Amino acid sequence: MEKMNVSSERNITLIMDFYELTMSYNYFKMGKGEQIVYFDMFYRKNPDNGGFVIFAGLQQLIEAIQDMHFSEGDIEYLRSLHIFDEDFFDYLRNFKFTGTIYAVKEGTPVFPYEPLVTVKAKLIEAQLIETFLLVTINHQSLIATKAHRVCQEAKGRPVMEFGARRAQGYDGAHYGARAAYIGGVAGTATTSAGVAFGVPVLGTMAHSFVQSFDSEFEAFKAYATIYPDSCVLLVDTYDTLKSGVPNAIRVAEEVLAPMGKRLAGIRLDSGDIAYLTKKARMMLDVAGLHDCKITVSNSLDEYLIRSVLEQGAQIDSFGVGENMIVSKSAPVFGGVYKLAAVEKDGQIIPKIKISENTEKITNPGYKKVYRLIEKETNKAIADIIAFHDEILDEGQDLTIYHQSDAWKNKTLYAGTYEIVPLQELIFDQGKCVYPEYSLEEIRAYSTKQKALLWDEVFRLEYPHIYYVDLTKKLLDYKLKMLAEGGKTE
Ligand SMILES: Nc1ncnc2c1ncn2[C@@H]1O[C@H](COP(=O)(O)OP(=O)(O)OP(=O)(O)O)[C@@H](O)[C@H]1O
Ligand SMILES: O=P(O)(O)OC[C@H]1O[C@H](OP(=O)(O)OP(=O)(O)O)[C@H](O)[C@@H]1O
Ligand SMILES: O=C(O)c1cccnc1
Repeated sequence: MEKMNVSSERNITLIMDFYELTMSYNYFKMGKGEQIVYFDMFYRKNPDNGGFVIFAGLQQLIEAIQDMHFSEGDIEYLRSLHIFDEDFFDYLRNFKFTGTIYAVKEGTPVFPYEPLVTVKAKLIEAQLIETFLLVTINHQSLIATKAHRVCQEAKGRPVMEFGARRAQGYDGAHYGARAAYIGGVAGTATTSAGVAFGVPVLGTMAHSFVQSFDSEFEAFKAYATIYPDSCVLLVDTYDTLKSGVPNAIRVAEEVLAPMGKRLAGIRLDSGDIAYLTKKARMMLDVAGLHDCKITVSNSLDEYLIRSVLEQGAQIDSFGVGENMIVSKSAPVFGGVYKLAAVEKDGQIIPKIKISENTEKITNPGYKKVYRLIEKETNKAIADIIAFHDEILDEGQDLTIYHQSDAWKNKTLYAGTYEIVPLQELIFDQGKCVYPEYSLEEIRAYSTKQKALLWDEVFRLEYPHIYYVDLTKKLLDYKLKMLAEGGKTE
């Protein structure tokens, strides 16, 4: 792999579990590499026991696939391992992804077990994209989901993403900021995300700024002089109520007012947020600074935000760093990539993964997933997974089935529901046919899609379990395969 340099383009092709290469070499030698196969990327459990996940990371996945190549340096390294041959290196040297990919649009709320990305490709190609497909989607979907939860509890108040310093590495910070914006934050302190993705960059000041001056007042004055239109002062360096807030008010009166400017805000970063913000609000109001906003930060997450607001804290916006950028309370998003079918003699043969652990049993076959919208309420009733060639007709009654129990089913009556395909065509035989959406478009789409869900799905604790069901044909096929121990011929 080329040496990683965060300030230049890099080749991430070998962000790849080594077994992808050893398996691929085997396919290559056995003449199986060209066989067409179908893989699904899906996940099993919502982080934080939440109601859904916000799908994110597709744009970076597209770019990684388009850029996928093995450099001479990569090949030299692989040669040094003495387990592959020159024919394989020739293959890798000329490697280009030629498969077809369907995926859910970024910003879509998604649910366990539904195929989010479906790959139809030659076996080696499908295998070699596994790791970076998963790391990209797993990371950004996790952070977008966390950000959604944090913003949901902020109840319309802007949330600033402050996490770079405690992110898990540079990419964690950079792409985490992108994902957090998809999830709903107002902006980020991570400047690179402004450059790369157009995420609004925001920020206040650090304690070091205040400490670097002879006095807190001097520091505030200096800041207000340079930024009279957007002056947010950090008031907790010495004593929030005795020094910070009074000095902020003094700057508003003595520095900003003569310039015809107003103090934009103060930030509190320690102590009892409920108590201090109530007191600070009173002090600001008494000084006539009703329009001065109060921002708080300090290891916040969705639960703390909910708590301080329930306590009547007087807060206009939040800064959230460490708990969001690493999704601290649920740091692993377990998206998986499973073989669902292979082609043989022009036939698609479904494959299943059987497990003692019923949660790990896969849905076989080349599939499509649809969202079913109730016309009367314009709310999503359930998602349904079908074989790719099954025709679902809104003009007919449709019975949807639990993923393993046929007796758990529900019938939707003709004309009462709409069927919306969830996945879009992204790559068509190696060619990207999907437009690049701006983050603003993705956020707007996400907001619209979230509005289709019932309020109960949004609860932080014990959310309503949204149904992801199967068609009768798919369930019957799956049960038959299970009864036969997974064999298909
Ligand atoms: N009213 C409150 N209810 C619930 N949690 C709160 C409240 N006020 C603050 N917290 C949270 O309590 C945690 C600890 O804050 P605390 O003020 O005790 O320490 P600190 O501010 O980190 O101390 P330091 O002065 O060293 O920064 C933080 O996560 C903070 O957001
Ligand atoms: O708490 P977070 O949600 O991660 O928000 C970001 C934190 O980063 C800064 O702290 P800093 O690095 O100066 O350290 P400290 O405030 O914890 O001392 C800022 O003052 C916030 O406290
Ligand atoms: O701009 C800020 O206030 C900020 C940025 C990063 C971390 N903490 C605070």
